[in-house]
Amino acid sequence: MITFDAVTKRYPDGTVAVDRLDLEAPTGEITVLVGPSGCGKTTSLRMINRMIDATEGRILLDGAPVQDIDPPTLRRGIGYVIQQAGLFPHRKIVDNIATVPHLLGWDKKKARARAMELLERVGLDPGLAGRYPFQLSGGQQQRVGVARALAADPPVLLMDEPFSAVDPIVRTSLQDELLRLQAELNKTIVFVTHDIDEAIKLGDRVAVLRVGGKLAQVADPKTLLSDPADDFVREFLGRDRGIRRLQFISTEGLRLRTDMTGDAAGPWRLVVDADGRPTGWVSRERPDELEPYGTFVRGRDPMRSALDAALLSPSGCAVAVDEDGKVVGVATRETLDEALAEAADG
Ligand SMILES: Nc1ncnc2c1ncn2[C@@H]1O[C@H](COP(=O)(O)OP(=O)(O)OP(=O)(O)O)[C@@H](O)[C@H]1O
Repeated sequence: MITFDAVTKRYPDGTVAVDRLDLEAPTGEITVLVGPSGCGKTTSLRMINRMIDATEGRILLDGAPVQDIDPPTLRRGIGYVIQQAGLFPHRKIVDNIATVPHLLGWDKKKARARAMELLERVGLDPGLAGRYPFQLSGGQQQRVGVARALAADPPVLLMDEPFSAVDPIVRTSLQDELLRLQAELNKTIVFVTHDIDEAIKLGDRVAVLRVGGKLAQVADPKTLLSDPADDFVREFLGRDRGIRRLQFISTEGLRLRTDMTGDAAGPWRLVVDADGRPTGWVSRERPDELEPYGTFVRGRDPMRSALDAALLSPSGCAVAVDEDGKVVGVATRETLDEALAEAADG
C-alpha cells in the first residue's frame, strides 16, 4: 500500500503543485491519478520514488516513509514507465529490458533469459530482441518500456501517461494488455493520465485532481460516474457521463425474448444459421433482404454493449448470444428501455 499523508510540494519558485494530498493506493490495485494539465499528477507520482521530494507530509510504502529509504534502494522495488517509453537508443531491445537486472548484478545469461521471457509476456515477438528502439513502432516501444519496468519484478509500478503518444487503436490494445498482465501479476500500480476514459477503464480507484494540486474526489469508476463530488468533477467527467455509466451496469438480468426467430415475431424476424448463430434481421416489408445486427454476450458484456448492439440494427433490437456466438434471445427496445430506466434510478 502506498499512502500519501498530507503531502505538499512547493517548488522553489513558490508554485504549489500538490496541496495536502491524502490518498491511498492499495496493494495489488491500479490507482489512477487524473486531472487537467498542471494539476500535479506527475509531481505526485515522482514523489513516490523520490525523483522529487515532498516539501511537507509523508509518503509511506507499506508503512515505511519513503524519505527514510535511500533512492537507489527505493527504486529497485519500483518500476517506472513514461511516455514514449524512454528507451536507451543505442542499446538493443534485450539489453534495454535487462537494464535493472544488469544494475543489480545478475549474471548475463539470467538477465537475458528474463528479458526474453518478458518480451513474450508483453505480447512481443522474441525476434525483436536484437533490434534497436528506432526499429520498433511506437506501440512496440511502449511494450518494451513496460517489460523493462517489470524486469526485476518490482511490487510497485509507476506509469506516467505511458500510452498517450500512440494512436487510439494501439492505445486500446496496450490498455487491454496492461489489464491482462495485471490480472496475472497483481502489482500495486499508480497510473497517471489526463484521459478520463483511460482512467475509468484501467482504474480500480480513480483520484481526480484539480489545478493547484488538490484532490477533488477519489472513488471506484462506477461511483465516480454515478456520484461525482462536485461541479468540477462532473464537468471533468464530461457530457456523456450517463452513457459511460452503462459500462458498469450488468446485462445479467436483462429480459430477453426468445420467439424472434419465428414467423410470428412481429415486424422484424431474426435469421440464424444451422449452428444457431445470427445472420441478420429481415423485415416484413422486405423479407428477402438481410439487415445488419449487433450482438452482446449476456452477463459478460455491459449494458453499454447491449445498447450499442441495438443501435447497430434498423430493428432496434440487440441480439444476445452466448460465449460461442449462439443466439440466446433478443433484447427489444422495450426491455432496453426498462433497463435504462432502472439504471437512471441508480
Ligand atoms: N520544476 C518545477 N518548478 C516549478 N514549477 C513546476 C516544476 N515542475 C512542475 N511545476 C508546476 O507544478 C504544477 C504541477 O505540474 P505537474 O507536472 O505535476 O502537473 P501534471 O498534472 O502532471 O500536468 P500535465 O498533465 O500537463 O503533465 C504545474 O503548475 C507546473 O507548472
